[in-house]
Amino acid sequence: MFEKSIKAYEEACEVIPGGVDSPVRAFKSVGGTPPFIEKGKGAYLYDVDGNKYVDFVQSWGPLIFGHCDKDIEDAVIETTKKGLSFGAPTLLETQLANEIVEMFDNIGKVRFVSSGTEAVMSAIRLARGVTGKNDIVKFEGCYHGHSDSLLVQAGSGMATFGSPSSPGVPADLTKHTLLCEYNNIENLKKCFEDSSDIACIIIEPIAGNMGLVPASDEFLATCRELCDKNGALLIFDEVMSGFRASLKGASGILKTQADILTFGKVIGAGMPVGAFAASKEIMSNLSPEGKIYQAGTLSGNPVAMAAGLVSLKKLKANPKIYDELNQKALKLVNGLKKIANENNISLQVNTRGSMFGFFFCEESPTNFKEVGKCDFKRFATFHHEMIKKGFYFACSQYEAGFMCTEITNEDIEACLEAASIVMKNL
Ligand SMILES: Cc1ncc(COP(=O)(O)O)c(C=O)c1O
Ligand SMILES: N[C@H](C=O)CCC(=O)O
Repeated sequence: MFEKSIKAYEEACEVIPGGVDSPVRAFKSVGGTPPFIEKGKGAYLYDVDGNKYVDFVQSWGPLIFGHCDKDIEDAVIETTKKGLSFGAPTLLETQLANEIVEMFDNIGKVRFVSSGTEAVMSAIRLARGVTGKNDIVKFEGCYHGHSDSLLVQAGSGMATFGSPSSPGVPADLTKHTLLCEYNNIENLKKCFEDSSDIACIIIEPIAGNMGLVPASDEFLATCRELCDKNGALLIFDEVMSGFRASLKGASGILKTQADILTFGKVIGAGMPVGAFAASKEIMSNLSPEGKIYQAGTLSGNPVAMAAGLVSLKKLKANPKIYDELNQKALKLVNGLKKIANENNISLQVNTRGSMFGFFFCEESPTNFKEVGKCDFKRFATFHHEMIKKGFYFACSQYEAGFMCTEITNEDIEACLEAASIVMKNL
């Protein structure tokens, strides 16, 4: 059933390292080889062997309206006809910036880049430039893209491959990255006692790169308090949770607010995009207004802006989408938990808006180490058996899952029916 994909993978491995352009795609965490995708439509993916899957990954988050949404597709086609890139300002950038800025009280300006990695890297440079300090606080299991100073005990693919810090990154470049345990208040306080040179805390307030592990309100309040007391800035990395956890992302459902927000994924609706945003005062330090340099040939690319603009307008026009997506996410994970229990399997589940996660373990993990104790073998078997039955989940327990508007209750019921067969032999 996967012959063409296996052949495609072998051929890809000859010319692309590991056959993939981003390591998590290679299925190393669960074993086997990945299906090669031919096309997507709505809730579904179709591979080169003609297999059809309900897609619970949705390109790792960007496609909240599923594949080939007609409005987004039309906007992309129309914009493409006018030219792919100009390296000069367009109205679309201001329009998308306005859509974002008007939603957040703590944001006055936004700058667009081409990926989440770039957004975070630039946000950190901004924080360092504004505070005049060097150290950054990062949490184990949070993933903020693949820039050098953030590849320290990172989640997502870094965790999957058991190489929490990458060769090729000189120690000199990570010596200013102070590592703390997620949700550990004492550890964080100690970090601020030990360094008076902290420029910022960067955190996924709803971590989605060690499975789905939310930060506690108390922990986030401590992040805020310590930043305020010590002249540091708080960065919420909302590349994944932005416009996913709620219309206003994690910021919309949490009591604590950050100084700088980073975005990606949903704001590009599947096109390569990222953004970082803060108050007008903070953002005025960026070149050409200020001295902190940041740039990009394709930044604010018109096709990506057009896709993001339609996506955000649709979300704003129908904010109840988030409740509906959360209901579907709950139906899925609660259904899985019930089936697991019936088969004497411990399964822990989480949802936040359209994001979800499940762990094969006894207690709900609150940090990276606890996630590491889950039953990865069982997850791998579950994953493979579900793929064979036409349900495409993220290929690692260190990844979150994503609901889209096109996945129906019937799709979820079919998934649970398949899971009830799979879990009998897990
Ligand atoms: C929270 C978070 N930050 C940053 C990134 C990096 O984004 P990108 O892969 O677009 O560079 C990701 C995803 O990869 C992410 O999930
Ligand atoms: N967890 C990552 C992003 O959120 C997965 C995407 C990738 O790195 O390819």
